[in-house]
Amino acid sequence: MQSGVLAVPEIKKLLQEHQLLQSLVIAPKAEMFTEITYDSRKAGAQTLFICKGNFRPEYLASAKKAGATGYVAEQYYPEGDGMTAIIVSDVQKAMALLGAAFYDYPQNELFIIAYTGTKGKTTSSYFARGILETATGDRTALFSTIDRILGPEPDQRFKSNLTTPESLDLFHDMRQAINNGMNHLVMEVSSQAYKKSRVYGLKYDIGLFLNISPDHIGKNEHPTFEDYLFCKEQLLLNSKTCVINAETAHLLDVYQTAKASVGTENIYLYARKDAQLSFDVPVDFEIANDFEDLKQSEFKLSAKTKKAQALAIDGTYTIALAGDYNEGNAASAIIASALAGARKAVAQEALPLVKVPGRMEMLTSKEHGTVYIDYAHNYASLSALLKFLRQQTHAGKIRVVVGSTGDKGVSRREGFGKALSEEADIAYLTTDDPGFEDPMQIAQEIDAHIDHERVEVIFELDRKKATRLAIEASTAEDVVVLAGRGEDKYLKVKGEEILYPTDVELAQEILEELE
Ligand SMILES: CC(=O)N[C@H]1[C@@H](OP(=O)(O)OP(=O)(O)OC[C@H]2O[C@@H](n3ccc(=O)[nH]c3=O)[C@H](O)[C@@H]2O)O[C@H](CO)[C@@H](O)[C@@H]1O[C@H](C)C(=O)N[C@@H](C)C(=O)N[C@H](CCC(=O)O)C(=O)O
Ligand SMILES: Nc1ncnc2c1ncn2[C@@H]1O[C@H](COP(=O)(O)OP(=O)(O)OP(=O)(O)O)[C@@H](O)[C@H]1O
Repeated sequence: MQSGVLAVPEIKKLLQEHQLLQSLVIAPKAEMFTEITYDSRKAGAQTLFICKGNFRPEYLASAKKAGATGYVAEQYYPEGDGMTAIIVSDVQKAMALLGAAFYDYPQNELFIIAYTGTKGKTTSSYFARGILETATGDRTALFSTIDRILGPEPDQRFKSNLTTPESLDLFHDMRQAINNGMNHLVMEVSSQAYKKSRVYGLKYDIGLFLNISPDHIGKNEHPTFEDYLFCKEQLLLNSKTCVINAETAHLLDVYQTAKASVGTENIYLYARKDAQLSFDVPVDFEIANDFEDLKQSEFKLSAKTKKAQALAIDGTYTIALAGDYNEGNAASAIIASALAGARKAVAQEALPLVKVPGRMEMLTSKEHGTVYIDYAHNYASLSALLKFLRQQTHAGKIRVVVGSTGDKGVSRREGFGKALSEEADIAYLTTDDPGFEDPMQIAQEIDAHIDHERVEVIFELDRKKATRLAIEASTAEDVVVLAGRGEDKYLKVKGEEILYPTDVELAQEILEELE
């Protein structure tokens, strides 16, 4: 099948093979499609239109008016009369299969490294791409929460709307990346990607499982933690080689899932030296910290098994990103890149140059301490970040500016309260993407979980003012953390995205005024 063409007999065969086809009505002169889309606004002549999600029948009518000649849906629609009607039992799965076919199976022309985990996907993906960029001579694409990099030119880089794109966009972008000369891809796979079958049928050369902790549970996401874990584990079932952080919660479950997919010779486990694992299993790589400060860290990676030794990546590595958990993120990237053929010296040279927008970005000042801008936006990440800073900050206070998003991730409010109670000295509760909720109500919900004996709480819903209060009050020994937004440029309020200075811009502006 050619890229950019889909014919009804091939569609029929593909959907039947996956037992998805329920009925097929072929309209005259509508047997061949040269476009495929799920958005009526993009439909044109000979388009196959996919009716999915919060679809409305009038979208099908407009697609038909624009020239679409076929549709795929879970039910028949009179608005599509005169079009070829492909009725399936699961439109998301059908869309993934048809997308892969339409773009002529681009996954077969890429070496794919896929990351899942509650925390660290973006950072680790940046590390892996950083190494592979050097190893492959700029021929590594990246699909991350921050951006989609489809080639080496600036106009081949786009801001992401989702961590893992909708399947049609995913296969489209893979094909585009190949057309731009890419032969490797590092991608993040969210649990939602499995829940919504965005990656249905996709196999990865290497699948990495970083960690799991309760998150993304609630309306529009996962009904339970078990469902969240189940979705994340699907990545291992679809990987030829599995790399697992042995310090993850639910290690036994995760490891058994990997074993159901590949032999143990294709499973690599890594952990920090002396880590207490929840299940007794030999670790392939150990990570030992050599040195760390608030700017960078140096660590040793040691192979503990024969198959690990064969990768020849024992050695010392430096990263310019503080946070002990980032050593684990970097180790995962070194192992994955080695499995993709990158040599140790390349990893050692490339890693110190990797920066991740909005993750552990640091601004220093003479009189107002150090300001960290970090995307930490749930208990696991804020707690890991504050614990690390507490170890490093001996004399000073830890001031945290934080809000929690509205309309989703409600459990994060309790998590923030808990993490602040454990390590913060002063919390500035403020606004972060309130959506349709009242930001004061959200702040009060965080406050309800704060231990007031240990933490002073200041309510300031204007994020700029809250940041200013924290930085102004900070002394040279203090640390200010602007948490949760990283380099996000928009504030989501009542269904609108309002352009708003990033936390980095806010901090820079305030520090310039103060110094
Ligand atoms: C619940 C969910 O998965 N929703 C996703 C889904 O929405 P949807 O299918 O209902 O699409 P919709 O945008 O509501 O519109 C319905 C359909 O009508 C079409 N339409 C609409 C208007 C029109 O004029 N004509 C037309 O044809 C749209 O193109 C669409 O196909 O498909 C859309 C793209 O096709 C996504 O943007 C949207 O993600 C929502 C916004 C989202 O933010 N999801 C989050 C929960 C998510 O997936 N997050 C994960 C990270 C979290 C994690 O780590 O688990 C991620 O991967 O990003
Ligand atoms: N391995 C880790 N363990 C715990 N916390 C981490 C880890 N790696 C990063 N973090 C924290 O989580 C934040 C988000 O990191 P990152 O963007 O790499 O994760 P992610 O999995 O892509 O997150 P999300 O799914 O929320 O986009 C970081 O800013 C840092 O505070």
